[in-house]
Amino acid sequence: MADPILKLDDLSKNFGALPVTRHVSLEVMPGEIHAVIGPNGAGKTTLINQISGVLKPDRGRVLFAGQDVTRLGVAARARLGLARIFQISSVVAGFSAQENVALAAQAKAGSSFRFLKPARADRVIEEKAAESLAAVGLARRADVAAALLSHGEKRALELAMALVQAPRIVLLDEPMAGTGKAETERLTELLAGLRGRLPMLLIEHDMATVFALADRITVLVEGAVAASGSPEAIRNDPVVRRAYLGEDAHA
Ligand SMILES: Nc1ncnc2c1ncn2[C@@H]1O[C@H](COP(=O)(O)OP(=O)(O)OP(=O)(O)O)[C@@H](O)[C@H]1O
Repeated sequence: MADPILKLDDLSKNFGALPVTRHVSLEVMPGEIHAVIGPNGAGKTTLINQISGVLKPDRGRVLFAGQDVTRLGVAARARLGLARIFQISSVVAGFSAQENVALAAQAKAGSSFRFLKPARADRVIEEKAAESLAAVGLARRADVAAALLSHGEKRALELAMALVQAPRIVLLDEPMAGTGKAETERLTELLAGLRGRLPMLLIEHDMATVFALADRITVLVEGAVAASGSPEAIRNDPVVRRAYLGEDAHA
């Protein structure tokens, strides 16, 4: 069996006397979409902050592609290919969609194009940006200023900005927050189209999205893993239904 791309090993974190992450262990396999769900205050954001490097755990380890990254900061983890999107937008409103993606490509490329002539390097970046925009269905909106894109299109743009940097995993922090029904469906389809190619760790309150996308679901309750398994197993888990989905849940 393949090695996990991301592995959390006995992660624990307290805020003062309050334990917010309790001995959390989970794995994301290559190509897998792994959703983490749980009621408000369950510790999902705190967990994702420890994965991206914003917060350091009190104990336990974060392993990324086999490497212990527990002590690395956000930038170092991002350089290794750990991308986090949707919580903090890095879109420049006055730039076109294409320019935003080109900027992201350039940031990632850094000095790696230094052997190319500048004009050639620019062309490579423009090509990569156009490919990423096409991958999220924004090819025809390439020249539109980001400020003029719809909310859903902005989300797609942020995804394109992540994709152009060729991440090895994407952490999706409530991608559907603030999006309408039609946009949620379109974004869900977009993410489903990446299934198998790009592993994702998804935190999301919208259960329709979670059950449409996830290969595996981990349920956090009061900072601890209450259950983990296939969507089918989670849907039918009596403990989960009581603690989180609600007995009458039809998700
Ligand atoms: N910086 C902080 N200092 C102290 N307590 C915090 C801090 N951040 C979060 N908490 C507490 O930690 C617990 C977990 O919060 P967290 O935001 O991780 O939960 P969540 O599952 O993401 O919630 P939601 O679904 O509402 O976004 C909550 O009780 C919250 O009040």
